This record gives sequence, structure tokens and C-alpha cells, in this order.
Amino acid sequence: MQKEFTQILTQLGEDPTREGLLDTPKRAAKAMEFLTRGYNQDLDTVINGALFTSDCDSIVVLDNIELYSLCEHHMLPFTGRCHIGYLPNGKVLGLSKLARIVDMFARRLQIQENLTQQIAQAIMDVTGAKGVGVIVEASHLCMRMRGVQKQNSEMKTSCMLGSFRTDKDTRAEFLHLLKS
Ligand SMILES: Nc1nc2c(ncn2[C@@H]2O[C@H](COP(=O)(O)OP(=O)(O)OP(=O)(O)O)[C@@H](O)[C@H]2O)c(=O)[nH]1
Ligand SMILES: [Zn+2]
Repeated sequence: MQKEFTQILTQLGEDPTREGLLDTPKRAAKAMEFLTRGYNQDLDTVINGALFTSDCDSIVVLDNIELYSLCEHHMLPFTGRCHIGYLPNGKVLGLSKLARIVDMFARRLQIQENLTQQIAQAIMDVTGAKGVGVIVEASHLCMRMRGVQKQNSEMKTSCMLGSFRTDKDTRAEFLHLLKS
């Protein structure tokens, strides 16, 4: 991507050979590689076998997982928090792996709706849980720095699968746990 970033600098009217910009294409390429490293990850590697037998039959929640992604329309950041709950079905997932799953999908070009669904579906697929709920709250720089320029609105998306979708008591308990 270095060559392309040099071209972008030129298109902007900049001089890519001036001192401050000499290493910019290299840095920008490295940063973009980091911001999209989710493309080089898969669930198996991320989970690393950290799936443990358990007879836990209560909702497990991990909330306020910070999230950094890039919107696929403008390639500008959207950032916020992800809240996850699942009802185990004989297996529990290593706690950090929930956050790693969030990162794997967030570090790709995304829209928030798809990101939310992909996280929920991955947790369902990996754990075979009875139900999964995922809520994402995020602020989109493409709506703040440019375009419609609204500073305070947040997008909230949710994906409820299995018993979180079919059983309103389970869903209510999840939402209550998040509030408390
Ligand atoms: N649904 C959804 N839309 C998003 C997300 N991120 C950015 N967008 C929207 O994608 C849309 C792209 O609309 P376009 O009209 O093609 O692009 P644009 O002219 O840059 O739009 P404006 O942002 O309204 O200036 C905008 O409404 C963005 O707000 C997201 O995660 N989910
Ligand atoms: Zn956008």
C-alpha cells in the first residue's frame, strides 16, 4: 500500500518528498494493516482451544468491550462498546476470547449491523450456546467529522440468537444484567 499512499499524498497536493512526509506512506500502510488485521485471523486461531466443559446454566456476560472499527463506506473509524451475553450449553469460552472475537470482526471494513451479527453468530457457532445476545453502541466519525456532522448521536445495534430471541425472560435477564 506504500505506493498508493504516496499517490494519495500527491493527489492531495502534498510533496511526498518533504521531510515530514518521507516515511508517511510506510507508516500509513503499517497502520492500515493493523486496523484491518482481522482479515488475517480466523475463529480457530483466535479461540486457541479455550473452550471448557461446564455445567453452568446461567447467563455469562462480558460488557463494555471497547471496539474500534472502520466503516466500509468511508473507511473512517467508528468506535464504541460491545456487550455480550450467552447461555452456555455444556461449554464455556475463555473470557478473553469473547473480546478477541469482537476484535477479529471489528478489525475489518464493516457496517455496525453486520459486525453485531457476525460476533453473535461466531459465539453461537463456537460454543453451541443455548442463546447469545450482542449489543453494540458506537459513534461513527463519518457522521461527526464530515457529512451530516452530528456529534452526539450513537448507533445501537443488537443481535439476539437462540433463547435470547425466543424467550423474553432470558432476554430481559440479559438486559437487566447490563443495566446493573
Ligand atoms: N447502516 C449503516 N450505515 C452506515 C454505517 N456506517 C456508515 N453508514 C452510512 O452509510 C451511508 C452512505 O451513504 P452515501 O449517500 O452513499 O454516502 P455519503 O454521500 O458519504 O453520505 P453522507 O454520510 O450522508 O454524507 C451514510 O448514510 C452513512 O451514515 C453503518 O455501520 N451502518
Ligand atoms: Zn461511514
